[in-house]
Amino acid sequence: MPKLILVRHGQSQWNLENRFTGWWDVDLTEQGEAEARAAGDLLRERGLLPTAAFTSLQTRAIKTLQFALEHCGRLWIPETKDWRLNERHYGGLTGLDKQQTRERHGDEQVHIWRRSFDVPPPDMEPGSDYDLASDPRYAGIAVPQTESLKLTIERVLPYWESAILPVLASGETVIISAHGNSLRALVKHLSGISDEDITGLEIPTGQPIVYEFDGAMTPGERYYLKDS
Ligand SMILES: O=C(O)[C@@H](CO)OP(=O)(O)O
Repeated sequence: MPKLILVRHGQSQWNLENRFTGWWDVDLTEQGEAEARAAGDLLRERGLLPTAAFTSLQTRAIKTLQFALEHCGRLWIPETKDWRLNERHYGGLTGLDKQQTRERHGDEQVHIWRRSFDVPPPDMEPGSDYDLASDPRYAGIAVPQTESLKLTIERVLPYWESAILPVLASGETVIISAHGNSLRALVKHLSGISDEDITGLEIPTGQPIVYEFDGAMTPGERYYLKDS
């Protein structure tokens, strides 16, 4: 039966610094690299070996995928990168310190921006330090000015349906290396989580999550590979 592995990238420099990141392209920390290698070791130990890979256009997810594949002996498998697996765009909060933003706007407002289903953070000002509109990797793509989880779902799910699901349905073992909120979008869909309950779902870095699909491509319960 087809199996899907989801991995959130290992700790990034801005996870460590507690800054809103979104589409900004920060690298993994040494701890993040170690988490990615450990994810690959776990895949190898459990004999869950990916045959096709998908990731975002962001360094932290791409490098996590590479470290994990290297550690399970699968660097050679086909790998597709797409912006639709990027982290949700953090708009005008990008680059700000999360704690300072709480002190300025209050815990409740920051929680709404971070975890509500459909309230996006304020827009990013065009031409601001973190504006990626002229980044060559996004040529031809309308880079958002901000995204809620709902808006993130609106680009993750069509990509899931059109690009990833057919590969999975053909019998491949698929690994997706992505981000906290692009993976929350996918898990919400696959596990049928309500708009209310999704606010409570956190996805840890570097911990492979597995779904096994039946013949009708209905996913079973998700589980953490370390617990299996
Ligand atoms: O900063 C971000 O882009 C994300 C993921 O690290 O943070 P949050 O936990 O607020 O979704």
